[in-house]
Amino acid sequence: MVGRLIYLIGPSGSGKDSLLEAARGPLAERGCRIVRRVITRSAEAVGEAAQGVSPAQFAALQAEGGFALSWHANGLSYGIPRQIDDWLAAGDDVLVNGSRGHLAQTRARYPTLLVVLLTVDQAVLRQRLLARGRESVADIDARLARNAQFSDSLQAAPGVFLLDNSGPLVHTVARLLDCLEEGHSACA
Ligand SMILES: Nc1ncnc2c1ncn2[C@@H]1O[C@H](COP(=O)(O)OP(=O)(O)O)[C@@H](O)[C@H]1O
Ligand SMILES: O=P(O)(O)OC[C@H]1O[C@H](OP(=O)(O)OP(=O)(O)O)[C@H](O)[C@@H]1O
Repeated sequence: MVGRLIYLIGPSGSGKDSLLEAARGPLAERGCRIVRRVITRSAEAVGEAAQGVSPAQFAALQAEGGFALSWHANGLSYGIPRQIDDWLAAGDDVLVNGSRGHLAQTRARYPTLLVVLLTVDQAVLRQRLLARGRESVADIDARLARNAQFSDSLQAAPGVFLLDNSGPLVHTVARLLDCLEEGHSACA
């Protein structure tokens, strides 16, 4: 692989989708692609520009080797189209909205990946999820509960760049771009 896989992870509501959208233009200028995920979430649901598919369609895509990466979380299935391997081979960087739970498997397949962990003050997180209004309160509580299994171990893990999004999004975008510009060693 010639390009770098940039694996953006963080709690639900930490701002991954917002950051991707805000950084889309500057990332494109730097030759970094953002992959469109395939998700078994209805196309009408508020959220990122993902391709919504039925569980049966997802299974068919998976069976034909359509995904470079895939995982199940929050009652949904997520797939990263195998097209990213062509982009990486052509020398493009590729940014993926990833899963903390799938990090080990992703690292095994892409050993040189750059992990960017988006963090946000816990007090602000629930408030942002409620304001987003995409999930029910029960689903939001389930997502917050899921964080407990990741936060401490991930924040202390080597090779993980911590990117705080508790402040204005514009600052987070600038810090992400700095990190990518400086290269992997500076970010780790
Ligand atoms: N830096 C920020 N300041 C204020 N609100 C933010 C910020 N980043 C994201 N948000 C808001 O928080 C909510 C969750 O963000 P989102 O990008 O959907 O998170 P994720 O994709 O990680 O679940 C959205 O309503 C978004 O507008
Ligand atoms: O293993 P985890 O780190 O908990 O991640 C599980 C999934 O949840 C997030 O997606 P989704 O877009 O459904 O949720 P979000 O927008 O609320 O983050 C994330 O991008 C993963 O696909």
